[in-house]
Amino acid sequence: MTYALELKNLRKSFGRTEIIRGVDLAVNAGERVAIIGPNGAGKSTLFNLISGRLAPTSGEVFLNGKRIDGLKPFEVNRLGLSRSFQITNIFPKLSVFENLRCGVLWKLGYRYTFLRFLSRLDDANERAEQLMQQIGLARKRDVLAMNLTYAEQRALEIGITIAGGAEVVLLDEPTAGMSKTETEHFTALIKEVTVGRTLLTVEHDMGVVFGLADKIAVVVYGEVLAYDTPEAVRGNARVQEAYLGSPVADAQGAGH
Ligand SMILES: Nc1ncnc2c1ncn2[C@@H]1O[C@H](COP(=O)(O)OP(=O)(O)OP(=O)(O)O)[C@@H](O)[C@H]1O
Repeated sequence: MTYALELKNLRKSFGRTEIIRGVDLAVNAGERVAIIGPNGAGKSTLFNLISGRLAPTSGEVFLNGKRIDGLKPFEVNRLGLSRSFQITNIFPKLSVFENLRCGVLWKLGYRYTFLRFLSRLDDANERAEQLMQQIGLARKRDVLAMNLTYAEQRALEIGITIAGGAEVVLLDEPTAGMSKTETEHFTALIKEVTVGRTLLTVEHDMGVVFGLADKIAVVVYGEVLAYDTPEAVRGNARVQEAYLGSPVADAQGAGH
């Protein structure tokens, strides 16, 4: 069976310290997986290893059965994995529509010769319009990205992340810094725009985790302590001991 994403005995050391210590993870196409764990557990490092920002010390990463560890981020992206870099993907002085169109065109740009590229511009406009509706920013079509609210910028960021048609999407703390209402709205939006895609998200807000994820991977000290459905993870004694029942997790809302 081919997984959308598969990590095999992945390891990463910084100097003499091993931060990722033999991670195995297999994600089916169309699944939404939340990666949770205490601060410093290695969640961001794991994302960096998957997206090509870091090369593993050893082990393998497969995207749709194709080995991708050691590839550059743009190469991994071309193979169908897109990662949101929070608001840094946004061009502040371009409008919402133009930002989305850039996301679509970027993908077309490498796929086609210049003449074909020009002939596909109409398609790109249409796709950008669709995305704009999907992320709920149609009313802000011509507003410059820098003039959007923070939550709107995050929605735009997600739109840009999926604009190229990536099948596997990585979102790093998508609801960080949002109010409760914004978070609820945004969780629904992520659910909607990732239908038919595979999602990996690092998330501290347990309301979002349990509302969004089909499976949860609990990472503690660079290892996957549990990888299961939300119900099973919630009932896992080792997880409760190591994370969910901890004062840190309580402070982050794990009990909700
Ligand atoms: N480039 C690096 N060089 C050295 N150490 C690093 C580097 N990147 C991360 N680390 C260390 O690796 C450990 C894991 O960091 P990482 O950011 O992956 O954790 P995290 O689970 O994402 O934490 P948080 O929830 O706080 O974002 C930390 O101890 C961190 O200091």
